[in-house]
Amino acid sequence: MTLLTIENLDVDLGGQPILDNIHLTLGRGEIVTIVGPNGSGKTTLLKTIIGALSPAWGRIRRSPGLVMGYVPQRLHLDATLPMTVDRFMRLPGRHSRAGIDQALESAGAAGLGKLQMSSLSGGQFQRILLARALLGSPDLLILDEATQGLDQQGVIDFYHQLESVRHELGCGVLMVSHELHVVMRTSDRVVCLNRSICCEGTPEGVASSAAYQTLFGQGVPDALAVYHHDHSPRPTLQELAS
Ligand SMILES: Nc1ncnc2c1ncn2[C@@H]1O[C@H](COP(=O)(O)OP(=O)(O)OP(=O)(O)O)[C@@H](O)[C@H]1O
Repeated sequence: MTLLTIENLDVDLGGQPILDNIHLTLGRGEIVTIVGPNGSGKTTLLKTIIGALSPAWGRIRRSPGLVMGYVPQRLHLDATLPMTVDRFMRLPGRHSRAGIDQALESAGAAGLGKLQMSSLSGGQFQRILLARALLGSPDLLILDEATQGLDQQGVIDFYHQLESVRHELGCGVLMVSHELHVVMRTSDRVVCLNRSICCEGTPEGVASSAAYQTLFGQGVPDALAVYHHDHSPRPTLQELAS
């Protein structure tokens, strides 16, 4: 089932063209990752999809009643502000205790509810943001560099959590990431964006395309050669390094 169809999308910001002629579809159960250099328009595309920015041209069709969950690139909370995880999870309102517990569990954050937000590790914090985006059981989960600042094992663990969320909810996942090697292992489809889409397809297809290698170099096909996509068990850092 198609969740999202983007046709001929142009977006301008501050009078400048930022995105040019974007076409993209995303179906239920798919993990699609957008990669691209800094300033290539990735965040702009996500913000346009969630409706925070308006297209200059083209259209975005969302399946009727589509529920989206969004994990932003950054969220700064004042470290001096006392706020437990449970209270943070209640801020969007309308969600039952059972719904909050379910979201925390799905995000791999069960048992963190009584902790202060300011005491969380980077990986725990990102899981809480993921849990918050899962409130309301989204059909489409959208993440903007959700693993920024995590160490390599934290990144790997977070992506495996996403795979489990996709499996559990059957939702589509659209994310932006700079973690090219992990992206290439965990995505069903990769979209390479540089203001327009320069290539798109399976991780293997994109990694070996001339457009991708011009932007990112040729290291990723080597990484793919030593990794075979498997949902379990999780690869460890040692296995990845061997
Ligand atoms: N409000 C704005 N007004 C004008 N230009 C903007 C605005 N927001 C972003 N831009 C410009 O749009 C371009 C794309 O920005 P965007 O944040 O979408 O890129 P990105 O690919 O997500 O970058 P990064 O990887 O660094 O996060 C950049 O050149 C940025 O300076």
